[in-house]
Amino acid sequence: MLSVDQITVAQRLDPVSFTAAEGEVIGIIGPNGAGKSSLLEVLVGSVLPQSGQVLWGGENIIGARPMRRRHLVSYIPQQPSVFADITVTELLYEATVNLGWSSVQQHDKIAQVLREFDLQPFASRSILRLSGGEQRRVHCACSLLNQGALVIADEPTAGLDLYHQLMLLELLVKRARAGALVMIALHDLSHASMFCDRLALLDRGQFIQIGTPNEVLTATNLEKIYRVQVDWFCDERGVAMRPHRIIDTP
Ligand SMILES: Nc1ncnc2c1ncn2[C@@H]1O[C@H](COP(=O)(O)OP(=O)(O)OP(=O)(O)O)[C@@H](O)[C@H]1O
Repeated sequence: MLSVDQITVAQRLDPVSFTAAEGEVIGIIGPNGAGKSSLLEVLVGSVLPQSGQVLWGGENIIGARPMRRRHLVSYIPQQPSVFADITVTELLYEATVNLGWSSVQQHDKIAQVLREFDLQPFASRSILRLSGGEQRRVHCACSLLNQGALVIADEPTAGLDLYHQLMLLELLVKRARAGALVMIALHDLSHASMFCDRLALLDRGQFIQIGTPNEVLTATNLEKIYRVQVDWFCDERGVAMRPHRIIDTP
């Protein structure tokens, strides 16, 4: 169980509190500057809150040692790190350092993520000779390799084509169903409604609401917070939305 209790970050996040359980996929949504990354950065320990605590299974993880975090949290940041001129496989090996795995485990897990992220054709290629979306997939593969029980993904689908967006989101849901707690910041509200069990809506550093997609993606919230009106289309193939910008009249 994750318990976020009265977390504040100066000028970025007003007191935020919620709980979430293993097995859930929580979408963090809200407009630009709402505080989504700030919240996720507190959870992964890269931003220290002014007040509040974050308990994971009763342990306050704000002060957790880097190695403890490395085992506990899988983190896909919004800005991918800059890569050196090494191959995809070498980079994946680097991501397993200090995880305490045997060489057989390393080999098996790397083979698994190469398959999961459609990266086999690039395994021996320098990361610098991949497209932006291919690099993003490598980055996601590295981030998820440690199989953390808490998975934090900040706009992980940015830059991916539609096939690989769905592939990644399905993989994150699979991680949740296998027992992880998955928290994903998303701008695509159709994806948020399709893949997330609950959505946490933020606006200007304030926590507006947490609930099921139906409870949160109301016409009122979309108009007030996102300044859009949305037509929803739902059938057996999935969910799609057609948004219209609300034009302010002078
Ligand atoms: N390093 C920082 N120092 C101070 N303020 C910051 C910093 N990073 C972001 N902010 C501010 O904090 C607020 C929340 O930013 P944050 O990046 O959390 O928003 P977000 O919801 O992730 O936005 P986006 O959808 O644009 O990625 C914004 O007003 C932003 O300008």
